[in-house]
Amino acid sequence: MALAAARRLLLHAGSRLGRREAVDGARRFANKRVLVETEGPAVMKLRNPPVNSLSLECLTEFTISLEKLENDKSIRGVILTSECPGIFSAGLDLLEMYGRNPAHYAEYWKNVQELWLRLYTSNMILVSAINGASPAGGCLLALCCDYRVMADNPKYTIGLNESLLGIVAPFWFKDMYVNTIGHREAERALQLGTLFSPAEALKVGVVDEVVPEDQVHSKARSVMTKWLAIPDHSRQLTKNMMRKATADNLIKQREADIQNFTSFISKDSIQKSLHMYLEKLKQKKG
Ligand SMILES: CC/C=C\CC/C=C/CC(=O)SCCNC(=O)CCNC(=O)[C@H](O)C(C)(C)COP(=O)(O)OP(=O)(O)OC[C@H]1O[C@@H](n2cnc3c(N)ncnc32)[C@H](O)[C@@H]1OP(=O)(O)O
Repeated sequence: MALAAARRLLLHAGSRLGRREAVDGARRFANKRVLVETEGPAVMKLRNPPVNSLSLECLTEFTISLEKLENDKSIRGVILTSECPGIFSAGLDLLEMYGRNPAHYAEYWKNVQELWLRLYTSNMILVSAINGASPAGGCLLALCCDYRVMADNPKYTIGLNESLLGIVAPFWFKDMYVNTIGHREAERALQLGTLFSPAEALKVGVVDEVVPEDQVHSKARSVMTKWLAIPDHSRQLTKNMMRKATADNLIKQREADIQNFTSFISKDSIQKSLHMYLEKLKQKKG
């Protein structure tokens, strides 16, 4: 209840802020964790340092920004990227899934579903400019896009690595992976929790293009120009034809999926795995 109220407040604050910046002449709007520029091709930048983890607040602001762009009929495409150096997104926020209560897990998961459904079924052209590490939920964001451009830096990896954390990618993450890289590659990568280097990601088809780091944004813009040349109605109907069954698969069982997540993540053994993973992240810093 309190979270729903917070979302309403954010939505209100977001639209006020959006109006004010537009009046200033800058074609951009922002909330704390997402910046959107609408000059030229729209660009949505995640800015939730240090690692753009998708906290509940970040998910909410992301969803609201997307909603605003969808409602603006002059916006036909959006480039999704990050403002955090070296990180596209570290994925779902582990602290939203660790040491909380079942009601929190349920609320969090509902918002994860919401963002995914909006992104995956967006009528807009979505191009990701992957300018950093992109594990798990970070990879999920990129997979929702129509085209993925990744920076050629071997330090950056991408993939659904959930099994390394002792958790399981839900069926709709899996469905999207299979749609993108095929059943066999997805089966192997999901079990191993593979994090692909840019070159490997290109080979398997997780990304569509790998370019020198300083060209990621210009390449994403030129890809966008090409896609914008296609009539919206035919592209949108085609996208819908390709993606509807996958989205419907979640829509028809959203509540059951929330229940499943909540009971899975609440298990002592899963909480223990997450604890160990968080400790490992801390120790890495040494
Ligand atoms: C039935 C279904 C059940 C379950 C499905 C649940 C699905 C989950 C999908 C997910 O997305 S789970 C999240 C998976 N994410 C990861 O495994 C990424 C973990 N992070 C990293 O590998 C690294 O942090 C990085 C490569 C992204 C960046 O490395 P680096 O630049 O060296 O930063 P640090 O590792 O030092 O991290 C800085 C800081 O941030 C914290 N952090 C990192 N990732 C997350 C995260 N996903 N959520 C929350 N916090 C995160 C890290 O612990 C550090 O915190 P300090 O307090 O120590 O500064």
